[in-house]
Amino acid sequence: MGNEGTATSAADVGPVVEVKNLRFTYPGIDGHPPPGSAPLIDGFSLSLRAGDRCLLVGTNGAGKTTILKILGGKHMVDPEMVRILGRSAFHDTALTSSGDLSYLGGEWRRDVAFAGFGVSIQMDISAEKMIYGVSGVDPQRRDELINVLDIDLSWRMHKASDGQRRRIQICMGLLKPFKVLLLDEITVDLDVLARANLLRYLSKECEERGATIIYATHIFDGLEDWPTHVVYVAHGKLQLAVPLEKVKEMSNLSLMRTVESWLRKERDEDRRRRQERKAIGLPEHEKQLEGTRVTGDPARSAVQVMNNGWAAGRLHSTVAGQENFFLSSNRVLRQ
Ligand SMILES: Nc1ncnc2c1ncn2[C@@H]1O[C@H](COP(=O)(O)OP(=O)(O)OP(=O)(O)O)[C@@H](O)[C@H]1O
Repeated sequence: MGNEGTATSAADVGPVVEVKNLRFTYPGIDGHPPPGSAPLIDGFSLSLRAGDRCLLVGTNGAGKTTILKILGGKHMVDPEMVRILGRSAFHDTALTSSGDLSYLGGEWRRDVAFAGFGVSIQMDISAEKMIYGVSGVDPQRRDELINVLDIDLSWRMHKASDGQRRRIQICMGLLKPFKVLLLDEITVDLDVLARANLLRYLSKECEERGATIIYATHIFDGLEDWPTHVVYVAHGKLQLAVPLEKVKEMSNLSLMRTVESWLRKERDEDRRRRQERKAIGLPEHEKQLEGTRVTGDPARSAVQVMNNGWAAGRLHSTVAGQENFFLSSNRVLRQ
């Protein structure tokens, strides 16, 4: 990640994931961001190299899923803002069709891409048929995944438990040897053993094949030494992007407790800000417009309507130690 050093055994061929000043607003019903809407993601920059395992943390609604979906090419942004393997995630559809870029999360919770169709995960079909239905797969890789996820090929999707179904989905999502994997909390239903085995397998993928993974989760069980980097996002803005060793230098607490302390600090700052707004007669919360945060004078910001995703100012996030940072008023973590 950046020049901070990475735990990769792969040849260093520059950034695999490069996000530069990402700015994004969800479109309204007319396909454009509502007039006066403030970007949901703003000034977000990130650079990851082959072998990096990045843990993406933040409160509910911070923007993690939105960021992962943008990186997965599911929302259009300016091609220069998001480069995956040097290509535009949204515009270069071969990135995902080849399996080089894989996104597991979101809608994927309800169905799974199967032979080119979205197949309901509840239909009467065997695990074997689902998994073997994916063509062009290395049989050895398939066997290893079936083993890692401890899948019984005779399971039938409509009768399987949530966790069993999830294992089949994860297996299918990992069959192609991805170069970049975006995981949006997919382990919720997994038992402790399945989750531990999966995390170990994913580490191996990064160490041996130089794959790059970004994983958004609220579950810290088994994650203490899993990531090589930690990225903290709040209100759509990057707060912190550092190697795990730096996080450990910053705090003696466990990873979960450290992240908890960041989120607590953020919440306290939010509360203080709301009280300040209330004290001067403003509504506690900024006005919402069709799911998009609205700030400032709508008439003035209307010029941004046709400019969805255009670059904002550069964000600098440098953190040397927990005692040295604070959440500034524009929520950028500074030294
Ligand atoms: N399709 C959409 N249209 C408009 N706003 C949306 C849409 N999807 C999400 N949002 C808003 O974007 C913000 C960020 O949502 P997002 O799902 O990215 O957060 P998150 O960090 O993944 O949260 P969680 O931890 O709860 O999964 C939220 O305020 C949400 O209401």
